[in-house]
Amino acid sequence: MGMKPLVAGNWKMNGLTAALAEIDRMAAGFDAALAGRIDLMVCPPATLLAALAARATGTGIAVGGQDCHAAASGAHTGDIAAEMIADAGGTAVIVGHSERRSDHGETDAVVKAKAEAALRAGLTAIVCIGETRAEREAGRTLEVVGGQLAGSLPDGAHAGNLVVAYEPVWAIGTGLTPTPADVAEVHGFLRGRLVALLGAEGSNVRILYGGSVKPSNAAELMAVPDVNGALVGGASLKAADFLGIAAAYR
Ligand SMILES: O=C(CO)COP(=O)(O)O
Repeated sequence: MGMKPLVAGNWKMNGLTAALAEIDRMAAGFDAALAGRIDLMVCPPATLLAALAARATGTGIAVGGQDCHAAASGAHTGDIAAEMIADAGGTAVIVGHSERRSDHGETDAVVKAKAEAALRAGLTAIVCIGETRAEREAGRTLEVVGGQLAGSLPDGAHAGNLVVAYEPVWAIGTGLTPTPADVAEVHGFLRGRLVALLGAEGSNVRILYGGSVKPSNAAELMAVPDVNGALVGGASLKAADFLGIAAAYR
């Protein structure tokens, strides 16, 4: 299929100014051979976005936001617009992360509106979906992620402006991961749904796996069919760990 995998780091609410130096260490390990095989991205907190984007210029490392408002501007205290992320040097934004869905009550309709804002601003939308432990134990995983996908996908999506991230909620920050067979089942299902929803474009949309990805399990997870990269939380904060994950593609 010739699709270039994406390894993206989500720093969540971590990182003060001193963390900017990690981008230099990441850049030092992101050599031409690796850059030829994968895209690498860091999504810092909004306070660091512009500084990190400036520091990443010329390294080949892309920078993204972690959330955006659906509107382009206006009276929305504390929020940031997709246009502001683009203005700060970002090229992508995560929307619908499970922590946004649970901490802020974001519904599929809200996530879809945010993803459409991302496209409006010229950003790539990284749309996150994933089941809870209770939903998995009830055998409802495919039903849940299928519903989230259909409800969250932005109008106007294509392989160049959409990335889907499958992040089982119970695997985030827990050290637990689904088996490769379980990941294959979900990613294969999502691929089929993407083709059904987007036509041929759906076969080229990257589907990332996220949830307790680390250097020791990255190769196994990234080898699963229809896994086109990773969305990494804790292990993206330190260059050595993040590059250790990227090394799954060497
Ligand atoms: O939520 C995640 C990335 O968005 C995954 O977080 P961890 O890698 O810390 O489990």
